[in-house]
Amino acid sequence: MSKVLGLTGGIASGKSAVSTLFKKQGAAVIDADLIAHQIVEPNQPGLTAIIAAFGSDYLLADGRLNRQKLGQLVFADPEALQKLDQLTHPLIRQEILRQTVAYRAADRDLIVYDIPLLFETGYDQLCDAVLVVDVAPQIQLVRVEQRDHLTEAAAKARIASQMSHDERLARADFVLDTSKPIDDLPKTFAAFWYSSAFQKFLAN
Ligand SMILES: CC(C)(COP(=O)(O)OP(=O)(O)OC[C@H]1O[C@@H](n2cnc3c(N)ncnc32)[C@H](O)[C@@H]1O)[C@@H](O)C(=O)NCCC(=O)NCCS
Ligand SMILES: Nc1ncnc2c1ncn2[C@@H]1O[C@H](COP(=O)(O)OP(=O)(O)OP(=O)(O)O)[C@@H](O)[C@H]1O
Repeated sequence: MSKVLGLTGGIASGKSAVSTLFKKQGAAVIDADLIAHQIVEPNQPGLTAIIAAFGSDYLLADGRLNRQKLGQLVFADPEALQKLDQLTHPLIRQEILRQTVAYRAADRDLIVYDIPLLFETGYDQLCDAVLVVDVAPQIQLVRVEQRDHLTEAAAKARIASQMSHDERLARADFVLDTSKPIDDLPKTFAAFWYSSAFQKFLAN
């Protein structure tokens, strides 16, 4: 029977890099960020709902969602973020569950839920265990600023819209620290994968 491992962590903690290593080990990865992007492609129901709620100012000239503009709004305004979440999360959930059914039917040994808001949205209840990708908060801030080209204030607002670092860690079954440079990640991941605790999880 398939095992489901939740993979979560704060923004820019390194989940995508870690999920690539899970794929190399043969795991089936369900990527919530990717699904969140797909449901707001032109002609998809998520985009229609967002434009109905927020207005056509949030469309680019080519008909795609203006992600930057919507991000500036919602990460500075908790009520707008809540409204966006109410529109998008049911659509994301439907697709996560569809993929889960397909991977279970294919009898995949390990299904990984790569979901930034895993605890916030209750997906941990569908997981057999949760791995938290952790990064020292001061390094996380720099990564968000650099990767997403955000000011320090905007980066802090995005981090603050998620569960706190300490609360996430307290709810983890496994923790993988990505504070070291990315070149070290394969070694850190191998140490986690071959640890007796994770091997026991896979075997039971
Ligand atoms: C607001 C949007 C348009 C900004 O797009 P942008 O391209 O700048 O960011 P992107 O989608 O690549 O997300 C980057 C990271 O931001 C964080 N993040 C995204 N959405 C949220 C949210 N609703 N709450 C808290 N953090 C979030 C995650 O860590 C994510 O990995 C976009 O994030 C969005 O549509 N969010 C709602 C959907 C959602 O909840 N996605 C998270 C998957 S569960
Ligand atoms: N040791 C490391 N492990 C993972 N990522 C690292 C590491 N060092 C630096 N990075 C960088 O941190 C950034 C964030 O990584 P990644 O995109 O994998 O995070 P994420 O958790 O998937 O982010 P988000 O949830 O915000 O999409 C990338 O630019 C990546 O190159």
